[in-house]
Amino acid sequence: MAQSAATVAPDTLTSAQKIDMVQAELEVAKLRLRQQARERRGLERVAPSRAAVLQRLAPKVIRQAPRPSLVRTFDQALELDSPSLDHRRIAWNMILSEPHTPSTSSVASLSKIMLRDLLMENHHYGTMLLLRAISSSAIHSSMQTCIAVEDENGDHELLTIHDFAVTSHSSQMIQQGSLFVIKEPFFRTVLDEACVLCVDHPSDILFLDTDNPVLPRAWRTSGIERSAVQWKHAGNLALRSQDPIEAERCYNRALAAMTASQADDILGGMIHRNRAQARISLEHWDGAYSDAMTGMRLVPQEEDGVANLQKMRAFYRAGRAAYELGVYDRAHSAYTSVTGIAPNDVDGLRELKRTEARMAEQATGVNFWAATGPAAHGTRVDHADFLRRTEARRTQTHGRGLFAIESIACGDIILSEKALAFVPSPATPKSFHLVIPPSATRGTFGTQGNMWTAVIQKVLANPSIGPRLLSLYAGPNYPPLESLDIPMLDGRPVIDIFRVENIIEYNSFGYAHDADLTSFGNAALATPSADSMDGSMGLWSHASAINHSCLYNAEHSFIGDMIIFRATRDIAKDEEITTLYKEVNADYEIRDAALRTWGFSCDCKLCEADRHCPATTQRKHLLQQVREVLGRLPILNATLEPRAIIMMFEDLLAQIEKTYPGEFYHGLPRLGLITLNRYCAYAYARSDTDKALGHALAVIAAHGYTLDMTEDDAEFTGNNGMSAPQVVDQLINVGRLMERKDRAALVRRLREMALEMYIVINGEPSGFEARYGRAREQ
Ligand SMILES: C[S@@+](CC[C@H](N)C(=O)[O-])C[C@H]1O[C@@H](n2cnc3c(N)ncnc32)[C@H](O)[C@@H]1O
Repeated sequence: MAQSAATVAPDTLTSAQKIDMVQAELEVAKLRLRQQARERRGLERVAPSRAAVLQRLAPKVIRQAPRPSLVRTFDQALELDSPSLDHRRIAWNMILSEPHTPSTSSVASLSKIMLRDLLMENHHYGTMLLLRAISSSAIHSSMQTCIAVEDENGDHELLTIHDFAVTSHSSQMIQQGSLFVIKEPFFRTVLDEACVLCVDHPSDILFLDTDNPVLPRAWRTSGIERSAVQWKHAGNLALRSQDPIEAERCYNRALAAMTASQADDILGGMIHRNRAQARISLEHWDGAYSDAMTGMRLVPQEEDGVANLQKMRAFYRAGRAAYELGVYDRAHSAYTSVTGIAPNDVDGLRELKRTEARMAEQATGVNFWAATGPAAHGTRVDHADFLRRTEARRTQTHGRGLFAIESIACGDIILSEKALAFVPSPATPKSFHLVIPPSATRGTFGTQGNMWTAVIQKVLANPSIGPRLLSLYAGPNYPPLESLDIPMLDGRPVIDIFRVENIIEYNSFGYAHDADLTSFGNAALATPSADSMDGSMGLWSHASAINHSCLYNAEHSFIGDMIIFRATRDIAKDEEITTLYKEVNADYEIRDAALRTWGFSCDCKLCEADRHCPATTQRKHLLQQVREVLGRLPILNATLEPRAIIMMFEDLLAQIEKTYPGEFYHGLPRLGLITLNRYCAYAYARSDTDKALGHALAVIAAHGYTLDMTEDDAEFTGNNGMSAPQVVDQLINVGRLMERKDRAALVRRLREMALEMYIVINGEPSGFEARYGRAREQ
């Protein structure tokens, strides 16, 4: 599935209006683009002059600035460089290619092609281009960079590249004069313009050093050959001046300049240990670990102070890399070696203790009662996965699913997992982003564009996590892969970015949090405003095997970059874990339409009942009436007696109730009865305790729970209950009404039940007292 991405400067429109507007424009643009592509396919390239190429680039040139965030530079580009730049034109330029796979050929096996031989709208398989940048990076879209290039014939063209393909280059942007190979080049249509060269997959572009023998003689610099020691010195200098990308390049060159036996001696050991340090700075944990371990092996055997110091350094680096990869037994072994050499080493002891805490969490779970709750939003918390109670298995009809491998009691943690990749909501969202797969009906907004970059960069830097990513469902167009390992070619991991985009679309969880929201602040559905498009987003690989059911048995919540699943009822060994993908709407058509964007219709008992019950359509109309009445509530409040409004609500409730006949809905939630009963419960609170109680219990019952109360105790029965903040509210409300009847023990029990459900929804108890007050001393 190809996709489009747009960034639009903020204005007075609401996010929803902007999205509708841009989505409509892009739909039209996509059709035009497809038509132009069809017309151009296979035609000869129209050769542009150098001046024409630079001219096409001109409005997009950005000032040289370090760019951890391309979004920011995009905004800056709009504001600083070209205030008159047409946003629509930029959005249209960003419609990406139809999906295609990365090149699986090595540079050595490809024959050279020239720009003048390119055909429009064509992939040039079996060939490669050797190019030189004649400009620096310019903005093309929120996720792409654009440069002018030339080949050795002196022909010119424009080239667009995704960000994630260039961040491993030392400048973090492409600089004028950069040299590179483009494998099996794709010369594609850009709306209303001639074709451009297009690099989608990071492994399809290889940056070359200026002395690379593959370069034409005229472009090659034949400076004085550097020795391994000289490259090592250059690497050390770069490391000291905090340029780890350049340092890694120099250490790579140092190792390449050595013979095999030299690489296995003291100098080789030093270079590996230093490169481990550079790779730690780059968060290339895989490479850092293997370098540190190699560097450790090559420390001379003497038991002197220098050798011990070198060993300790290597073990520290191995420990750090293994810890960051979540491979705590390796980290433990490395830090144990540190403290074996220096038993009183403070740092070593601290890291060992920290690693042991993570290993304990893997075995027993994180103590989320002690966690920081909403304060952790947007942060990466220092905790380990707890996955041992569940495993992925094949289901009969829903692909893979996640199953309990032991019984799990209601309220317990089923699993908690750190994100494979995570993009926190921006502190000050300045622009908004939109990703629309052209053939899909659903656009994804907010952080999705950044998420794509984050996932690909993480896997490029750490191919060992590839299998966790590639095992995930990638939609109907991407059948499961035979091998989940990420292949390496020409020293680069080969990743199909279109598959990854689909993996993100089908598996990531997004959520929005209001900084002021403390109660239910970790809950998955605690979206404070539907207009909020800049939520956090993450990908959790183990949890991705969980299928949806409207009659779910697991609630999920988020603390920092961790997702937590708790059981909403007792779960038997071998039972499938299910959760809500989207808030359950009482209107079946709305609910079904939301789930269809994931490509399925739910077959839970509730959806089956809604599908087969003849009164579902009538209920739909009544629910529409409820929405209208509630929309007019301020006017009604001003013009009608409260009693008349409540009577109107009760009348509607009686009509909705009839649309839930027992033969279809026995023991099931009756979601259409929640909203108005809730209003009535609070409306009667002062005037009529019994009526208030009746409506409060009706809210609970509408969620599928039966609340059995005795003089001093209460419990839920029914196995199809849907935990929800409204149920927690009403448990507290029933408790308050019962206080009037002097049922202290029952009140305590109801509060206990409310807290238990609150924790299931919120992950941990923070915010409960803020919302419901402290328990009264009895
Ligand atoms: C996050 S994945 C869940 C794991 C997935 N079943 C797998 O094979 O890896 C989401 C996809 O699972 C499938 N799925 C989830 N819940 C489902 C359900 N209740 N019925 C049918 N398919 C479902 C849909 O294809 C959906 O797009």
